[in-house]
Amino acid sequence: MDAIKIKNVTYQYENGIKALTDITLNIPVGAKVALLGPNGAGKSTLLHHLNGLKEPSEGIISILGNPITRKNARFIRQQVGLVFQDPDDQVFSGTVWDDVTFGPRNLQMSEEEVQEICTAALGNVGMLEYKERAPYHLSYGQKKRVAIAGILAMRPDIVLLDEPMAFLDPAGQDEITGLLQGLHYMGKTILLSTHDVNFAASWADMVVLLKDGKILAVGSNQLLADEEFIRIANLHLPIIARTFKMVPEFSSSKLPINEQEAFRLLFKRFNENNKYQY
Ligand SMILES: Nc1ncnc2c1ncn2[C@@H]1O[C@H](COP(=O)(O)OP(=O)(O)OP(=O)(O)O)[C@@H](O)[C@H]1O
Repeated sequence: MDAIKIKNVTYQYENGIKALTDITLNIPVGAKVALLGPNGAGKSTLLHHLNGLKEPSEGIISILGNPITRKNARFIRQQVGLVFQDPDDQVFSGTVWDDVTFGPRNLQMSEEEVQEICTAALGNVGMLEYKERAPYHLSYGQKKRVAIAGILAMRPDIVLLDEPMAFLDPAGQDEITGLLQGLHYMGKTILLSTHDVNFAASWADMVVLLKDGKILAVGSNQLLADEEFIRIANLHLPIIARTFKMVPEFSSSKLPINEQEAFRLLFKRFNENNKYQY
């Protein structure tokens, strides 16, 4: 079954800017999807549609088989958690604990459930020991983790993240990568926007390229080695692809896009070169 089904979606802002044009896209349950494209491509606008925050001007979006309507907004927000690009747009309560418990309390969960779910959510992002802290006393990366915990506490099946790596230091980015892997093992469908091709190439199993509000291409992460698409989408090749491209022996073959692919290619070449030695 598809977690998300987007059919012929178009969206125009009140000032007349058409941010999305005829988007059709299906995302299977459990997929790890990276949405890439230049500034202004429509990535955030599209993410905001997927939990009902924005309503398409035209077209239909279904979540786990349920078309999003005004009537089921509450159900959809529970199924689809959206982590905003800027945690200050999301984390606003007096303490971390109040912030993370806000959603579950709103859903009228019992106090016992709230305790259990929110303790687990803060534990998952490594922020349990900060639960009595005021969010404005946290670093940007810590606030980002609290924002993710607030979403996890709603127990969504689908998690959307708008540029989760933006403004994080390398260690913070590694933590988020680990967290995303954990969410994947929990069976969540994950869709995130990013400008980081190296991260997308190593993490995603599905890549969506967006430009000027339209879908340019959809495919596996190998799409990030396609120089034509990369150029049109204002991206650059992942560093491993660029490195292999410089080696004449590899430059004409399918370029690897992450470490795993690179090792596979090297071992294949190594075995070919040594096959008569045994
Ligand atoms: N509130 C708004 N009102 C009017 N136009 C908007 C609004 N927000 C975004 N836009 C326009 O819609 C288009 C898509 O913007 P969006 O923020 O979705 O792009 P993006 O791909 O997320 O960009 P970035 O990589 O810079 O975050 C752009 O042309 C932008 O100027």
